Amino acid sequence: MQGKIIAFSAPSGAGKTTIVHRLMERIPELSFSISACTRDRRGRTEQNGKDYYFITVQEFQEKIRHDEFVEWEEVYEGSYYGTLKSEIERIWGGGKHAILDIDVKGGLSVKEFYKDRALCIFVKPPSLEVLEQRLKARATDSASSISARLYKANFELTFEDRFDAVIVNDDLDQATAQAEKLVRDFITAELAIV
Ligand SMILES: Nc1nc2c(ncn2[C@@H]2O[C@H](COP(=O)(O)OP(=O)(O)O)[C@@H](O)[C@H]2O)c(=O)[nH]1
Ligand SMILES: Nc1ncnc2c1ncn2[C@@H]1O[C@H](COP(=O)(O)OP(=O)(O)O)[C@@H](O)[C@H]1O
Repeated sequence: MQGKIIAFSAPSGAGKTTIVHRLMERIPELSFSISACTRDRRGRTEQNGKDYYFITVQEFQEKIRHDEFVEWEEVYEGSYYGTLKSEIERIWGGGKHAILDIDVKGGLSVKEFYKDRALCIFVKPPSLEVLEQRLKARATDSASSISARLYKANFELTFEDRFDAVIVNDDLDQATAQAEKLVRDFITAELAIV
């Protein structure tokens, strides 16, 4: 089996994490790519080595210097996130395809790095108003963090054309079904030999 990459990117709050979790339950060939990140762990809800590898900025910079990342971004001021090459190798070594939940720039970098071996999907909110409601309802971010995420969303929405596919996450069941079809078609397709 040749391992592949499926990356879901979206403005924060559009629903990519929710869709990725649902796909993981439905498609056993997928394994979640755990990113490295420097933000604080969210108390009771997150685990090191499951949601993220929580590391210091210094450790992160060390990994950049050693070329250990497929891609990395300072997603929010002072918070670095990155996909580790070792993580993708770990997943492929276990006979699975890697599924990624990363920001929009990260998704474009993954496409450039893995080319046809990657399927990069943009999850779009029905509108900015709905996005704001979802961020507020999720209740994981402060008012200033929500403003920063909405500001960034405006910019990120200009990149949707560069993705392999766009899914509008209005009705969650419909969006998940669309995503599931795209992923199943992609993982069963033969890769062209380059
Ligand atoms: N470029 C990049 N972005 C990442 C990576 N891991 C997570 N992200 C993104 O970083 C952003 C912030 O993630 P997080 O702090 O968990 O917040 P949330 O998505 O709003 O719950 C989200 O858009 C993630 O998709 C990564 O390895 N690379
Ligand atoms: N289609 C949907 N309709 C309504 N709420 C949704 C939908 N998809 C996701 N949500 C909710 O919106 C919030 C943001 O979703 P999340 O998956 O955390 O987004 P992201 O990972 O893109 O930041 C969560 O509270 C989630 O339960």
